[in-house]
Amino acid sequence: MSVLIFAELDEGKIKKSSQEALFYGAKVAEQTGTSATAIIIGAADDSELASAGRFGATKVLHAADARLNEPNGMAYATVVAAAAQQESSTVIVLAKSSLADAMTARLAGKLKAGLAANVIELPDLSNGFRVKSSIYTGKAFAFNELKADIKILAIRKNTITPEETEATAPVDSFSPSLNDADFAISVKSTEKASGDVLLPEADLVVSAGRGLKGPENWGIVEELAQALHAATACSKPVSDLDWRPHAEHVGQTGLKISPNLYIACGISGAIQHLAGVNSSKVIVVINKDPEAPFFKSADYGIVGDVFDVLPRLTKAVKAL
Ligand SMILES: Cc1cc2nc3c(=O)[nH]c(=O)nc-3n(C[C@H](O)[C@H](O)[C@H](O)COP(=O)(O)OP(=O)(O)OC[C@H]3O[C@@H](n4cnc5c(N)ncnc54)[C@H](O)[C@@H]3O)c2cc1C
Repeated sequence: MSVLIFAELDEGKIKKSSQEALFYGAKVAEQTGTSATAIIIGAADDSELASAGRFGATKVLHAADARLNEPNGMAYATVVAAAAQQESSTVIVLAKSSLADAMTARLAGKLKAGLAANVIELPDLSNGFRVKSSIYTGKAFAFNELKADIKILAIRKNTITPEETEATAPVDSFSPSLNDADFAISVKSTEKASGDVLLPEADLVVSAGRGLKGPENWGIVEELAQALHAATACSKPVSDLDWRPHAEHVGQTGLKISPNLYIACGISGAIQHLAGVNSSKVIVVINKDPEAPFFKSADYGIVGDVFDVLPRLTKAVKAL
């Protein structure tokens, strides 16, 4: 018996959200008196694979078939299902991501498992197996009771803060049989957003809206983001107007993010925008209109002109 954690790679490195999943899985293993095994798919060096141990995995299965170097939800689901069967895993944990979204339902079908998505707390085992998840774009919670023998938990970013140790985990190679049907969908190319800090993974985000007046003014947003080592984001009209790339659009129809800090500059705070950002841990709003709806959702608010406030904030961050 074991808890199995799918640790997703990004350019050969375990993603930060997957480090959280590993730590979460190790905690579930502790709760259930089992061990935590990581399954890692694709090319990565030995030290990176073994580093899953730092977050609590006691063993790593590595599927290195070259066909798996391109992330593929169908084939990856087959690999994780095979690993779960080999390890007799009854709980499977993975961090929510676009790849995980393509895998979870397939995985649940293959293993006849119960699935809870957007999980935000460790399971409550006092009476069955209950997990709390976030629903309706963060406006409500659901308490899911999973009764199937095998349970799949897709955890939301920032559900748990991983603690690292010096431990490394032994790595076993894992080669399940894969057939053509597993590659019925193939990824031909991947276009990645550029920038030092990628938005879906970012802990800190500086976001701006129509209050910036035009794309020529984004320098002050980028300077603050650089000073904080944050990613940049924007409201929908800003990307619709081509002031910023669509990959930066957050909200109901864009990316849903949950960073530790979200700084909204010149964004009104329409409900469709909040739907993508209201699960951020701390929200700071900078708006010249004291009646802007965003202030109702803010932890900290600055009533002021972004063209005055942002350069001063950047200067203060640099001074720190
Ligand atoms: C079906 C649907 C889906 C949608 N999906 C999304 C979505 O995913 N994401 C999204 O963002 N929107 C979405 N929208 C649009 C949404 O309703 C809002 O229209 C949009 O979020 C407003 O963008 P904004 O705040 O940048 O612009 P505005 O509403 O124009 O607000 C600009 C803000 O900047 C402030 N401001 C102006 N000048 C300054 C200054 N110098 N200093 C400081 N503050 C200043 C103003 O006071 C104002 O509050 C959606 C709408 C619909 C109908």
